[in-house]
Amino acid sequence: MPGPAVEAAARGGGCCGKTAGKWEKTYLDVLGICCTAEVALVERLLAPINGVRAVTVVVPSRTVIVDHDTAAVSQFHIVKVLNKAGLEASVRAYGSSAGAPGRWPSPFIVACGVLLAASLFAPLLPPLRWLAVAAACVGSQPMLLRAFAAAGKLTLDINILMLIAVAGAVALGSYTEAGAIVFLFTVAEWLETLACTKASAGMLSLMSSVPKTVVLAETGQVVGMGDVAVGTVVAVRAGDVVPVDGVVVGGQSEVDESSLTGESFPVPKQAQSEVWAGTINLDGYISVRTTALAENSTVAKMERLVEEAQNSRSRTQRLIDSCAKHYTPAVVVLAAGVVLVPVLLGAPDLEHWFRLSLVLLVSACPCALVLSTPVATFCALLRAARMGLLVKGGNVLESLGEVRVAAFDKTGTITRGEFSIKDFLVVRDKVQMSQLLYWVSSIESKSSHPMAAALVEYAQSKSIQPKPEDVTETCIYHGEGIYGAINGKHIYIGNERIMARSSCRQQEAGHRETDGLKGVSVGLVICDGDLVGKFSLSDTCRTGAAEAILQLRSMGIKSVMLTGDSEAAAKHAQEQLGGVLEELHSGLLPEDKVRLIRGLQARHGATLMVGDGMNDAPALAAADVGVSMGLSGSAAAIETSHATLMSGDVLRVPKAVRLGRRTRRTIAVNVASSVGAKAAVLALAVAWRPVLWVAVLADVGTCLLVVLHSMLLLRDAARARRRCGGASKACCATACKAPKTACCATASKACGATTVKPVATRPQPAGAGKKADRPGGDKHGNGKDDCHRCCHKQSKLPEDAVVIAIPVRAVEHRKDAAAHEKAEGNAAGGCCGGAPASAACCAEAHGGEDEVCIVISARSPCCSTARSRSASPKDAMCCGSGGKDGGAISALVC
Ligand SMILES: Nc1ncnc2c1ncn2[C@@H]1O[C@H](COP(=O)(O)OP(=O)(O)OP(=O)(O)O)[C@@H](O)[C@H]1O
Ligand SMILES: [Zn+2]
Repeated sequence: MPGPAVEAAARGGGCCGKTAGKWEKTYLDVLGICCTAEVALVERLLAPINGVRAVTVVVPSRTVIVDHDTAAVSQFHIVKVLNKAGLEASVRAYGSSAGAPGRWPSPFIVACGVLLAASLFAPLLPPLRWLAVAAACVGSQPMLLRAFAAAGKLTLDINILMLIAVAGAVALGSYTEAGAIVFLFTVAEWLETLACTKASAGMLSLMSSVPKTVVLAETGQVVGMGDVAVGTVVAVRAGDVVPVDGVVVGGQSEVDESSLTGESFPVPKQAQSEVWAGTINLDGYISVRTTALAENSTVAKMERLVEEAQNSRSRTQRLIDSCAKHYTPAVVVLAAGVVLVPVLLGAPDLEHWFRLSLVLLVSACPCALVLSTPVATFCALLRAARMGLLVKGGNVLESLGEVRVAAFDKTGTITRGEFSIKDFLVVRDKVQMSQLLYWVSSIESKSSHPMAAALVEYAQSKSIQPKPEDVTETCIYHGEGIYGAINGKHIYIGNERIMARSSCRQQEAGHRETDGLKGVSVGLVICDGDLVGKFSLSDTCRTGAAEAILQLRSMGIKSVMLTGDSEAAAKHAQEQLGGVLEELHSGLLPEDKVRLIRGLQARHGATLMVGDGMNDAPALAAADVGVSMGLSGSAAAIETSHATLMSGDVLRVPKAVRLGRRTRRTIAVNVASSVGAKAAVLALAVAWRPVLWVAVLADVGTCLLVVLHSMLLLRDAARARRRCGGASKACCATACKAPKTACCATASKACGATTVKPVATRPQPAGAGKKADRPGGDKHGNGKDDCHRCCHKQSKLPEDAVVIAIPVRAVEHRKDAAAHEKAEGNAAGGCCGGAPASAACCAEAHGGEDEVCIVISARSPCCSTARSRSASPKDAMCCGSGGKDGGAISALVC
């Protein structure tokens, strides 16, 4: 995370209000944090400082977040306090990865290892055994500092326990063992830090760094993020990160929203499109009117959520923490007893008891056990976030793994929520069509319901401009429709329920009135108690929906539909899905949805609810796991849900459940192995002989194992991403074989190529439909379409195709190609349509040079010709879309 605190510090830099006191959050990388013992230490060190309001310690990422008054206490003071205790703290630099601990072990560890190795030759030269003591002394330097600090704060931590063990070993004359303990402990700690750093580096890359300054569109002036008010128009050049949430007011471009949605294909933006801070403007200049302050941007909210998620402890974690609290003191008391009792009784083999006591002491640190849950949760949250699922806490992940039944809302979840009007009729010529459209569109402009958008668009297509300013009164009836007063008329628009509300005179006859309409969802318009219009709409299912439900079924999870829409619409959707849903419930009010969720919970157990609308918010809250859909889903749904899917890809629902299950398994294995290791060491010590270094190895070894095992959750994600989740296989297969040349952002990123290359598509023509830019929009919700976006000719691309980008000037027929491009009115974009200047693919595009992308495939005969360099125009396809002909080959290369 680029640390909002750092951002805040940057903002603070320009203002002089510092003396007035300003609360800021500072992110610190504290490498000395090993387990809960250090958490207490850090809190005891920082909490008493004047000006510190809150201290949060995130163990897995070794991060300390300090909320402090910059006037009363500086970042540097905080760092100093922590470093005095040997905690190796540093302020997280903007955009840097969490506390780079250095790839190499510290000189202390190296010296310790060398000395210890030399001491192993003691049988040949007895004085060499002293080198082992030297090794222990050198290696324990960093531990000493921390142990002192902990002792000063009356905290018993692992460093103290280890030092006692070392001293005990020296006292017993087992010098090599003393050296070995120190060496094992420090090496394991270093490895653990390396692992954790890797995990938290992922956290940082998750939130792409939002710029600290913006360029004002009008004046070109550069101002700090903090000074940007809502409504300011800022300039975003090609290749820049969008600095604010806002609406495009000028220009057009394609934006990579992968930092928010996890889907790395560009989304076309034109006037009126929404853009979000942290996304990358791939090509073209756009001006954006801000709709939120920097601290309220979606990415900032995401950061806060992830931060909170790390802090919110899951049930398992709370249980373990409360056990651990009693475990350490109990074992320490036991260890003391094991020494004292034999001494008092005058037992013969005192050394044995002393050793046993030391083994017990070393085992007193419940490190691995305490780490077993948070590290796994951390990695799982990170993986979830990378796939565009924002989970609000570890317990949500655990609940996800327990889900037995999934309830889906229809509109906007199973279907795209993008209605098209099938019929729009005036009833018995009571009013003029233009009048009706004017009323309906003006009133619907006030609603965020998906049907409203379709109605407004329909009116516009009939050259009727909605005038929301003419609407004097509105009221939204969830599950029914909308009421509005316009030009003195009282108008109700909605389903049959609204008829009753409007005391419509044709109530009885109403049913017949709606017959004969083509669409599946029927709407009525009632003016002053008289049915004046009716319309029908239809919506299509998201492409991944059926597959998602089938996947859930294969996992033993039943899927049901809960919709506010009509029975006909519910059945229509079920038909489109091939009948995969097990239950359909239609015509529901928000409270009905809650009742049904409660019923499902009672009948089947843990229930998952996926929804998007305001009408789903109560049901989302009532479910064990409520997942809201999409960035542009209703704010209420996002607020009340337990997790938010940042894109419209429903296939991520089963993925999320799988992740939840894996997290639970990982935690179970972690707990079992950490408890098992301790038990084995103690059993070995009691039954056979107490060996100190084995106890230390078991302690630090299981810690390391727990961390590495948890990180498998991340690694699989990486592998899955390389495979592009299977969803866009064809497209990625294309690119993965040639990561260096792939002309496709999706592919080059997913394949781990170093440069993100633009997708070879052209920005959509203006007015191509507002919905297309929704992250969950129709074109982007599913694998097939991903590919479609990725390479326009995907469907014609053979699986093994290789995409090569060549500047046109290197191509013989450059002029033809350029002329072709120009003819299509895309002089700047070149073949690659909208490529950022920075990207290799269209490096030349902005220099006025065009570029073409060639697709070569071994399988298709023409492509093998292409390989032999005697390709005819047919053999190679340009990735650029052909504008008007929607994805046709726009430039051909010989
Ligand atoms: N703004 C509106 N304009 C016209 N009809 C509306 C409007 N809002 C709601 N309705 C009517 O009320 C019905 C129920 O709406 P509601 O928002 O509860 O569910 P939905 O969004 O259609 O479906 P789902 O519950 O699957 O999301 C809609 O099907 C529609 O007929
Ligand atoms: Zn520990």
